[in-house]
Amino acid sequence: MKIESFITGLMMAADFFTKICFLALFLPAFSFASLAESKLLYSYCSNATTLTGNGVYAANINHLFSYLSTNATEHDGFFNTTAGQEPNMVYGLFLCCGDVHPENCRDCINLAAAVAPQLCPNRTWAIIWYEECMLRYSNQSIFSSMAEKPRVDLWHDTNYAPEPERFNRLVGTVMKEIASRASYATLGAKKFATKEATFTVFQTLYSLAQCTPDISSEDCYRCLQDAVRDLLIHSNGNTSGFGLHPSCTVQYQTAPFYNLVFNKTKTAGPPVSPPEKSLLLPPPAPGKKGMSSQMVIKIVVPTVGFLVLSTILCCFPGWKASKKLIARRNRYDGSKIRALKSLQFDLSIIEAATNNFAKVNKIGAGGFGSVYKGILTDGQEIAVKRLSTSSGQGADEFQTEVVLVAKLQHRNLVKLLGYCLERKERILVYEFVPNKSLDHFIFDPEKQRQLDWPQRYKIIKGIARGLLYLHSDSRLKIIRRDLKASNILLDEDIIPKISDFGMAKIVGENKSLQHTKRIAGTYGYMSPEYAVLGRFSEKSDVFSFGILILEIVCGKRNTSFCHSAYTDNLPTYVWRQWKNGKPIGVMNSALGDSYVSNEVVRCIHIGLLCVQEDPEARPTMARVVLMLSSSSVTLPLPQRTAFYFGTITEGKPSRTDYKSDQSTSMVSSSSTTVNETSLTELFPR
Ligand SMILES: Nc1ncnc2c1ncn2[C@@H]1O[C@H](COP(=O)(O)OP(=O)(O)OP(=O)(O)O)[C@@H](O)[C@H]1O
Repeated sequence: MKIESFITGLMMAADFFTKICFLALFLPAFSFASLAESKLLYSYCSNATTLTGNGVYAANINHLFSYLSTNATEHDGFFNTTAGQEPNMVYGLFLCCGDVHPENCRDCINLAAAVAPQLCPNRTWAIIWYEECMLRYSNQSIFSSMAEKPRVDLWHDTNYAPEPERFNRLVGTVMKEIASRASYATLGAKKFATKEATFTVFQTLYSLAQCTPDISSEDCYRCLQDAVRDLLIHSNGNTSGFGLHPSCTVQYQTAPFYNLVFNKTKTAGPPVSPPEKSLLLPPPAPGKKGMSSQMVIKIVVPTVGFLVLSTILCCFPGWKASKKLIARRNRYDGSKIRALKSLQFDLSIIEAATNNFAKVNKIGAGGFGSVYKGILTDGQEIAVKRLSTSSGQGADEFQTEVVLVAKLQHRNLVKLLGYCLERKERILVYEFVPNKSLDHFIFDPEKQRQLDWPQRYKIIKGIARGLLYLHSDSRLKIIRRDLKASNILLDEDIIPKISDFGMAKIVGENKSLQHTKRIAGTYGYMSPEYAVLGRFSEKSDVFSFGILILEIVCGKRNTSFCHSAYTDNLPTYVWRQWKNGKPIGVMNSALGDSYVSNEVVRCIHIGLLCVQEDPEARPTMARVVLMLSSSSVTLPLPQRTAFYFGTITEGKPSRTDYKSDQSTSMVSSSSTTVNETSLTELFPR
């Protein structure tokens, strides 16, 4: 019996991997992102690339993204529009999941728009599916008609229901019902429906169906039915699946994943198909007669289970409500316990990996403790951060945050692999990044030469994307607060990885604020409103990012300006050169001839926009990523930079000295000289 189930397990696993291999081999334009960890589900791009070569179509895609983003909080989660003129017109739309809050909808669209050029560079059409939204564009009209292709079926993990056939029948029955409810929703309402159904006393099925509202009810129903059929044909009773079509999506899981309460509160408007819970058990498989032992189990187990459950519900009337509340707060709570286990490292394993925290293994020390290099028994290299013991945070809170931070996965973030909470130890385990931190290179007169302009430009773009991801991931919106060159690690391909994100959260916010060494060490990157008033926001990170860009371009530390013969700080110095029409003059001479002047000037321009004194005037990271990825995006003029150093450093110029620096001249980012040409701001801010 055991061998039988082992073989069945193996077959299921083999089948799962066969599916993945099939997708990878036969659908070349697919790119796959880890479902369990990332919000990005799938991107599907055309094989055809943009033909014109004059950049008009690509620029129109950028315009389209901007229009979609601007409209993301309105229109009830769906909007379509065009950008540009034929033959370069781009048609585009977004659909947010029916339970997603408008602001999360906007974040999701911004994220999809920011990653689309990377996932589908220069493609004529693309669809990006995130868990919370779908973004689609094409060179042909895609409005008000059901698209049958491309279709993507995904399974969340390798968990299978104990009775796969009965489970699939339940999914089919529930899906049929919600397909009908979503399709025939009242005119003007979202084509969206959810339903909960009991599979066993321990397992509930949560299902969701949604169509773009611009297609007819009949087409919506057909789309959803096709999606469910495709999904179930290959699912083998997998307990979670996504059917992604351009005009509709279906999804089911045995853990809550949609926002239960949000729907209920919205029922005052047009019907949004509030979720229903039913004790829906599909009929037994035909062809068997008599009371088999399986039959007895089927009747006795649910009955006993039902009685136990009823007792629990009677004794704890608030239980069900609180369960729903948890689901509302965190769509991802269902897998938390599993995640905790998989992230836990035994202290003995860490001790073995680091040779008992041997001195020779120590690779650095920061504000929160020492960092050691370690090697696990399977050869994997890790960086072990041993936090100082007085972190002031409870174990539960610490673990919860580790789970959330570990879920963040992006090529420009150092991956948090796990944690250890044993005895008095509080340890974080990261992937090991071999090439040290950015400051080792850009501020060292010798090593500066090792990073030429193309590499530095790539680093700037990578950091921007990593920061955008941190700001935009609605699971755990992270304000980095301590972005600086020493926190950017470089991997073997010189890809930048932001380290330590979420550290301030994990260790407890108060500590990060009270730690004097920490604040002193990072003054050069702190926005004036944070340094002076203690106010932080995404825009304080944007400020730090601006300083970082200027440091990378100039090869000079901002802080070095305060302790040397320089009379300015770095932004002031760059600003002066900019105003004098010599932006290239600030560039690090170690770059030699490797630089592309347009790119350098554009980076300086973006850097100056990020360090503007008024946080409102600084661009968001979504916008910065757009500005960096497309030279056709016109940049606004930078306003006055923040000169707070002048106000707090004795003998240095005060802020008022620079009032005359509020420029009214126009600067073209695409030229290397300052000119008086007026530029149009194409993108709404
Ligand atoms: N994942 C990693 N892989 C390789 N080296 C790392 C890793 N994390 C940290 N380090 C090394 O350890 C050093 C100390 O890192 P840590 O993040 O603790 O301090 P910091 O960034 O210098 O200061 P702070 O804690 O104030 O941010 C880094 O400079 C880096 O060289």
